[in-house]
Amino acid sequence: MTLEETAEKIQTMEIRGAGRIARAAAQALHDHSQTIHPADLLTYCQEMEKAAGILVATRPTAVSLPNAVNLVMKPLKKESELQSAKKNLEERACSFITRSEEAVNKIGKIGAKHIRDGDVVLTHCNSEAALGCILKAHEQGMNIEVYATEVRPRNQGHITARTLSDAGIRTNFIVDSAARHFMKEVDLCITGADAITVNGSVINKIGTSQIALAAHEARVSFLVAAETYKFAPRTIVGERILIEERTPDEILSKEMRKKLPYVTVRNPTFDITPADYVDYIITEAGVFPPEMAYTIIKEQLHWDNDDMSSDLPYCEEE
Ligand SMILES: O=C(COP(=O)(O)O)[C@H](O)[C@H](O)COP(=O)(O)O
Repeated sequence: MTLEETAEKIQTMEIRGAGRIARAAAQALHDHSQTIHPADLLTYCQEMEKAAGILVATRPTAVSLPNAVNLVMKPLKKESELQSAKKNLEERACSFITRSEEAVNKIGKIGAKHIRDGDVVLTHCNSEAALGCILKAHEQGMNIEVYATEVRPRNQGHITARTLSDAGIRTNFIVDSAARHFMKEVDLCITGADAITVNGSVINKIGTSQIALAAHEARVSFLVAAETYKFAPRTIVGERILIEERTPDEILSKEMRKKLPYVTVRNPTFDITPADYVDYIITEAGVFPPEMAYTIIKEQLHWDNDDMSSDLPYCEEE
Protein backbone atom coordinates (compact mmCIF):
# COMPACT_ATOMS: atom_id res chain seq x y z
CA MET A 1 0.00 0.00 0.00
CA THR A 2 1.39 3.44 -0.89
CA LEU A 3 1.61 6.24 1.67
CA GLU A 4 -1.17 8.11 -0.13
CA GLU A 5 -3.38 5.00 0.03
CA THR A 6 -2.81 4.69 3.77
CA ALA A 7 -3.59 8.39 4.22
CA GLU A 8 -6.80 7.96 2.21
CA LYS A 9 -7.85 4.92 4.29
CA ILE A 10 -7.27 6.85 7.53
CA GLN A 11 -9.19 9.85 6.21
CA THR A 12 -12.17 7.77 5.08
CA MET A 13 -11.99 5.74 8.31
CA GLU A 14 -11.33 2.42 6.61
CA ILE A 15 -8.43 2.43 9.07
CA ARG A 16 -9.78 3.85 12.33
CA GLY A 17 -9.27 3.84 16.08
CA ALA A 18 -6.38 5.84 17.52
CA GLY A 19 -3.98 2.91 18.06
CA ARG A 20 -4.55 1.40 14.61
CA ILE A 21 -4.15 4.83 12.97
CA ALA A 22 -0.81 5.32 14.74
CA ARG A 23 0.49 1.91 13.69
CA ALA A 24 -0.71 2.39 10.10
CA ALA A 25 1.13 5.74 9.95
CA ALA A 26 4.35 4.18 11.27
CA GLN A 27 4.04 1.35 8.74
CA ALA A 28 3.40 3.85 5.93
CA LEU A 29 6.54 5.82 6.85
CA HIS A 30 8.54 2.60 6.95
CA ASP A 31 7.28 1.47 3.54
CA HIS A 32 7.70 4.92 2.03
CA SER A 33 11.29 5.04 3.22
CA GLN A 34 11.94 1.69 1.55
CA THR A 35 10.29 2.78 -1.70
CA ILE A 36 12.04 6.07 -2.35
CA HIS A 37 15.57 6.38 -3.75
CA PRO A 38 16.81 9.86 -2.91
CA ALA A 39 20.21 11.09 -4.06
CA ASP A 40 21.28 12.41 -0.66
CA LEU A 41 20.29 12.74 3.00
CA LEU A 42 18.66 16.14 2.62
CA THR A 43 16.41 14.94 -0.22
CA TYR A 44 15.50 11.87 1.86
CA CYS A 45 14.60 14.01 4.87
CA GLN A 46 12.54 16.37 2.75
CA GLU A 47 10.62 13.53 1.12
CA MET A 48 9.98 11.87 4.47
CA GLU A 49 8.90 15.17 5.97
CA LYS A 50 6.38 15.64 3.15
CA ALA A 51 5.09 12.11 3.77
CA ALA A 52 4.77 12.80 7.52
CA GLY A 53 2.79 15.95 6.78
CA ILE A 54 0.34 14.04 4.56
CA LEU A 55 -0.27 11.44 7.28
CA VAL A 56 -0.67 13.92 10.14
CA ALA A 57 -3.20 15.96 8.12
CA THR A 58 -5.60 13.03 7.70
CA ARG A 59 -7.39 13.22 11.07
CA PRO A 60 -6.81 16.03 13.53
CA THR A 61 -7.93 14.64 16.91
CA ALA A 62 -6.14 11.34 17.63
CA VAL A 63 -2.83 12.51 19.12
CA SER A 64 -1.49 8.98 18.71
CA LEU A 65 -0.98 9.91 15.04
CA PRO A 66 1.41 12.89 15.46
CA ASN A 67 3.02 11.15 18.45
CA ALA A 68 3.80 8.06 16.34
CA VAL A 69 5.02 10.18 13.42
CA ASN A 70 7.24 12.20 15.77
CA LEU A 71 8.75 9.12 17.35
CA VAL A 72 9.68 7.83 13.91
CA MET A 73 10.72 11.16 12.39
CA LYS A 74 12.26 13.33 15.08
CA PRO A 75 15.68 11.59 15.40
CA LEU A 76 16.19 12.16 11.65
CA LYS A 77 17.55 15.59 12.52
CA LYS A 78 20.58 14.02 14.16
CA GLU A 79 21.52 11.80 11.20
CA SER A 80 24.56 12.52 9.07
CA GLU A 81 24.51 9.73 6.49
CA LEU A 82 21.74 8.60 4.13
CA GLN A 83 21.89 4.82 4.46
CA SER A 84 21.99 4.77 8.25
CA ALA A 85 19.28 7.47 8.40
CA LYS A 86 17.03 5.21 6.32
CA LYS A 87 17.86 2.10 8.31
CA ASN A 88 17.32 3.81 11.67
CA LEU A 89 14.01 5.35 10.62
CA GLU A 90 12.71 2.00 9.40
CA GLU A 91 13.80 0.37 12.66
CA ARG A 92 12.04 3.05 14.73
CA ALA A 93 8.84 2.51 12.74
CA CYS A 94 8.95 -1.26 13.33
CA SER A 95 9.77 -0.81 16.97
CA PHE A 96 6.84 1.63 17.45
CA ILE A 97 4.45 -0.91 15.92
CA THR A 98 5.74 -3.70 18.17
CA ARG A 99 5.61 -1.53 21.30
CA SER A 100 2.11 -0.36 20.42
CA GLU A 101 0.86 -3.95 20.07
CA GLU A 102 2.57 -4.93 23.31
CA ALA A 103 1.01 -1.92 25.06
CA VAL A 104 -2.50 -2.98 24.02
CA ASN A 105 -1.85 -6.50 25.37
CA LYS A 106 -0.47 -5.16 28.63
CA ILE A 107 -3.43 -2.81 29.07
CA GLY A 108 -5.76 -5.78 28.61
CA LYS A 109 -4.00 -7.68 31.39
CA ILE A 110 -3.88 -4.70 33.77
CA GLY A 111 -7.46 -3.67 32.95
CA ALA A 112 -8.82 -7.17 33.55
CA LYS A 113 -7.65 -6.88 37.18
CA HIS A 114 -10.09 -4.00 37.59
CA ILE A 115 -13.08 -6.04 36.45
CA ARG A 116 -14.77 -8.35 38.95
CA ASP A 117 -16.57 -11.60 38.35
CA GLY A 118 -20.23 -10.79 37.66
CA ASP A 119 -19.60 -7.19 36.58
CA VAL A 120 -21.75 -5.45 34.02
CA VAL A 121 -19.51 -3.25 31.87
CA LEU A 122 -20.57 -0.48 29.51
CA THR A 123 -18.33 0.48 26.60
CA HIS A 124 -18.71 3.13 23.92
CA CYS A 125 -17.34 3.12 20.36
CA ASN A 126 -14.79 0.54 19.30
CA SER A 127 -11.55 0.74 21.24
CA GLU A 128 -9.08 -2.12 21.08
CA ALA A 129 -7.58 -1.00 24.41
CA ALA A 130 -10.97 -0.95 26.19
CA LEU A 131 -12.14 -4.16 24.53
CA GLY A 132 -8.80 -5.76 25.41
CA CYS A 133 -9.62 -5.39 29.13
CA ILE A 134 -13.09 -6.90 28.71
CA LEU A 135 -11.88 -9.77 26.52
CA LYS A 136 -9.03 -10.56 28.93
CA ALA A 137 -11.41 -10.64 31.92
CA HIS A 138 -13.68 -13.02 29.99
CA GLU A 139 -10.71 -15.16 28.97
CA GLN A 140 -9.75 -15.44 32.65
CA GLY A 141 -13.14 -17.03 33.29
CA MET A 142 -15.01 -14.04 34.67
CA ASN A 143 -18.71 -13.98 34.03
CA ILE A 144 -19.27 -10.54 32.59
CA GLU A 145 -22.05 -8.85 30.69
CA VAL A 146 -21.57 -5.83 28.43
CA TYR A 147 -23.64 -2.88 27.30
CA ALA A 148 -22.30 -1.72 23.93
CA THR A 149 -23.55 1.46 22.32
CA GLU A 150 -24.44 1.77 18.65
CA VAL A 151 -22.18 4.81 18.03
CA ARG A 152 -23.97 7.00 15.54
CA PRO A 153 -23.28 8.06 12.87
CA ARG A 154 -20.56 5.56 11.84
CA ASN A 155 -21.83 2.59 13.85
CA GLN A 156 -18.51 1.50 15.30
CA GLY A 157 -20.61 -0.25 17.97
CA HIS A 158 -21.46 -2.90 15.38
CA ILE A 159 -17.79 -3.94 15.30
CA THR A 160 -17.70 -3.99 19.11
CA ALA A 161 -20.88 -6.12 19.30
CA ARG A 162 -19.46 -8.54 16.73
CA THR A 163 -16.16 -8.90 18.63
CA LEU A 164 -17.94 -9.47 21.95
CA SER A 165 -20.40 -11.92 20.45
CA ASP A 166 -17.61 -13.86 18.71
CA ALA A 167 -15.90 -14.16 22.11
CA GLY A 168 -19.13 -15.50 23.64
CA ILE A 169 -19.72 -12.50 25.91
CA ARG A 170 -23.34 -11.65 26.75
CA THR A 171 -23.89 -8.24 25.18
CA ASN A 172 -26.73 -5.73 25.21
CA PHE A 173 -26.61 -3.54 22.11
CA ILE A 174 -28.19 -0.16 22.81
CA VAL A 175 -28.67 3.15 21.04
CA ASP A 176 -26.36 5.87 22.31
CA SER A 177 -29.15 7.80 24.00
CA ALA A 178 -30.10 4.76 26.14
CA ALA A 179 -26.84 4.87 28.11
CA ARG A 180 -28.22 6.89 31.05
CA HIS A 181 -31.36 4.75 31.14
CA PHE A 182 -29.31 1.60 31.66
CA MET A 183 -26.62 3.10 33.90
CA LYS A 184 -28.29 1.74 37.05
CA GLU A 185 -27.58 -1.80 35.77
CA VAL A 186 -23.90 -1.07 35.06
CA ASP A 187 -20.95 -1.66 37.44
CA LEU A 188 -18.29 0.15 35.46
CA CYS A 189 -17.72 1.93 32.16
CA ILE A 190 -14.56 1.45 30.10
CA THR A 191 -13.75 3.47 26.99
CA GLY A 192 -10.64 4.20 24.99
CA ALA A 193 -9.14 7.60 24.22
CA ASP A 194 -7.99 9.52 21.18
CA ALA A 195 -6.14 12.06 23.27
CA ILE A 196 -5.56 12.86 26.93
CA THR A 197 -4.61 16.41 27.85
CA VAL A 198 -2.18 17.53 30.55
CA ASN A 199 -5.09 18.27 32.87
CA GLY A 200 -6.45 14.74 32.48
CA SER A 201 -9.36 15.51 30.15
CA VAL A 202 -10.13 12.61 27.85
CA ILE A 203 -11.01 13.14 24.22
CA ASN A 204 -12.89 10.18 22.79
CA LYS A 205 -15.80 9.33 20.49
CA ILE A 206 -18.70 11.77 20.57
CA GLY A 207 -21.09 10.74 23.34
CA THR A 208 -18.35 9.63 25.73
CA SER A 209 -18.77 12.71 27.94
CA GLN A 210 -22.53 12.13 28.29
CA ILE A 211 -21.84 8.57 29.37
CA ALA A 212 -19.21 9.75 31.86
CA LEU A 213 -21.67 12.28 33.24
CA ALA A 214 -24.37 9.62 33.61
CA ALA A 215 -21.83 7.32 35.31
CA HIS A 216 -20.80 10.11 37.68
CA GLU A 217 -24.44 10.77 38.57
CA ALA A 218 -25.05 7.05 39.22
CA ARG A 219 -21.73 6.66 41.13
CA VAL A 220 -20.54 4.12 38.58
CA SER A 221 -16.77 3.95 37.92
CA PHE A 222 -15.59 5.41 34.64
CA LEU A 223 -12.25 4.02 33.41
CA VAL A 224 -10.24 4.90 30.34
CA ALA A 225 -7.90 2.40 28.67
CA ALA A 226 -5.18 4.17 26.69
CA GLU A 227 -1.59 3.64 25.62
CA THR A 228 0.81 6.34 26.88
CA TYR A 229 1.20 7.70 23.34
CA LYS A 230 -2.42 8.93 23.55
CA PHE A 231 -1.28 11.64 25.98
CA ALA A 232 -0.88 15.00 24.27
CA PRO A 233 2.47 16.65 25.15
CA ARG A 234 1.80 20.06 23.71
CA THR A 235 -1.27 20.58 25.86
CA ILE A 236 1.39 21.42 28.50
CA VAL A 237 1.97 24.68 26.67
CA GLY A 238 -1.71 25.37 26.18
CA GLU A 239 -2.29 23.77 22.79
CA ARG A 240 -5.89 22.66 22.37
CA ILE A 241 -6.90 19.35 20.82
CA LEU A 242 -8.84 20.04 17.65
CA ILE A 243 -12.19 18.29 17.60
CA GLU A 244 -12.73 16.82 14.15
CA GLU A 245 -16.03 17.68 12.52
CA ARG A 246 -16.84 15.37 9.66
CA THR A 247 -19.11 15.75 6.65
CA PRO A 248 -22.89 16.15 7.23
CA ASP A 249 -23.35 13.37 4.65
CA GLU A 250 -22.63 10.91 7.49
CA ILE A 251 -25.86 12.07 9.15
CA LEU A 252 -28.29 13.31 6.48
CA SER A 253 -28.00 12.80 2.73
CA LYS A 254 -27.59 15.80 0.41
CA GLU A 255 -31.09 15.08 -0.93
CA MET A 256 -32.62 15.25 2.55
CA ARG A 257 -30.67 18.39 3.40
CA LYS A 258 -31.94 20.10 0.25
CA LYS A 259 -35.46 19.70 1.60
CA LEU A 260 -34.46 21.30 4.92
CA PRO A 261 -33.09 24.71 3.95
CA TYR A 262 -33.06 26.03 7.54
CA VAL A 263 -31.33 22.99 8.97
CA THR A 264 -27.58 22.79 9.48
CA VAL A 265 -26.21 19.37 10.32
CA ARG A 266 -23.36 19.38 12.84
CA ASN A 267 -21.17 16.30 13.10
CA PRO A 268 -18.42 16.52 15.73
CA THR A 269 -16.63 13.19 15.91
CA PHE A 270 -15.21 13.45 19.42
CA ASP A 271 -15.97 15.18 22.70
CA ILE A 272 -14.10 16.10 25.85
CA THR A 273 -14.69 14.40 29.18
CA PRO A 274 -13.29 16.49 32.04
CA ALA A 275 -10.88 14.74 34.41
CA ASP A 276 -13.48 15.08 37.21
CA TYR A 277 -15.56 12.36 35.57
CA VAL A 278 -12.70 9.93 35.00
CA ASP A 279 -11.79 7.62 37.89
CA TYR A 280 -8.53 6.37 36.44
CA ILE A 281 -6.62 5.69 33.26
CA ILE A 282 -5.24 2.23 32.49
CA THR A 283 -1.99 2.45 30.52
CA GLU A 284 0.71 -0.09 29.70
CA ALA A 285 2.82 1.60 32.39
CA GLY A 286 0.20 1.08 35.08
CA VAL A 287 -2.96 2.70 36.38
CA PHE A 288 -3.05 6.44 37.03
CA PRO A 289 -5.56 9.03 38.14
CA PRO A 290 -6.16 11.61 35.36
CA GLU A 291 -4.42 14.23 37.50
CA MET A 292 -1.12 12.44 36.80
CA ALA A 293 -1.21 13.19 33.06
CA TYR A 294 1.67 15.69 33.36
CA THR A 295 3.90 13.06 34.97
CA ILE A 296 3.05 10.53 32.27
CA ILE A 297 3.88 13.00 29.50
CA LYS A 298 7.19 13.87 31.15
CA GLU A 299 8.26 10.43 32.34
CA GLN A 300 6.71 7.99 29.90
CA LEU A 301 6.86 10.05 26.71
CA HIS A 302 10.18 11.64 27.74
CA TRP A 303 9.19 15.03 26.36
CA ASP A 304 11.35 18.00 27.20
CA ASN A 305 11.02 21.71 26.47
CA ASP A 306 12.90 21.30 23.21
CA ASP A 307 10.17 19.04 21.95
CA MET A 308 7.59 21.67 22.75
CA SER A 309 8.83 24.18 20.22
CA SER A 310 7.72 22.51 17.00
CA ASP A 311 7.67 19.12 15.32
CA LEU A 312 8.55 20.47 11.92
CA PRO A 313 10.92 20.66 10.20
CA TYR A 314 12.42 17.25 10.76
CA CYS A 315 15.35 18.23 8.59
CA GLU A 316 17.42 21.35 8.31
CA GLU A 317 19.32 22.63 5.34
CA GLU A 318 23.02 23.16 6.08
O1 LIG B 1 -13.05 7.01 19.54
C1 LIG B 1 -12.53 6.01 19.11
C2 LIG B 1 -12.45 5.71 17.66
O2 LIG B 1 -12.95 6.75 16.85
P1 LIG B 1 -12.94 6.59 15.26
O3 LIG B 1 -13.73 5.37 14.94
O4 LIG B 1 -13.58 7.87 14.76
O5 LIG B 1 -11.49 6.47 14.84
C3 LIG B 1 -11.83 5.06 20.03
O6 LIG B 1 -12.51 4.98 21.24
C4 LIG B 1 -10.40 5.57 20.29
O7 LIG B 1 -9.77 5.87 19.07
C5 LIG B 1 -9.56 4.56 21.03
O8 LIG B 1 -9.44 3.41 20.26
P2 LIG B 1 -8.21 2.39 20.41
O9 LIG B 1 -8.21 1.95 21.83
O10 LIG B 1 -8.54 1.30 19.44
O11 LIG B 1 -6.98 3.14 20.03
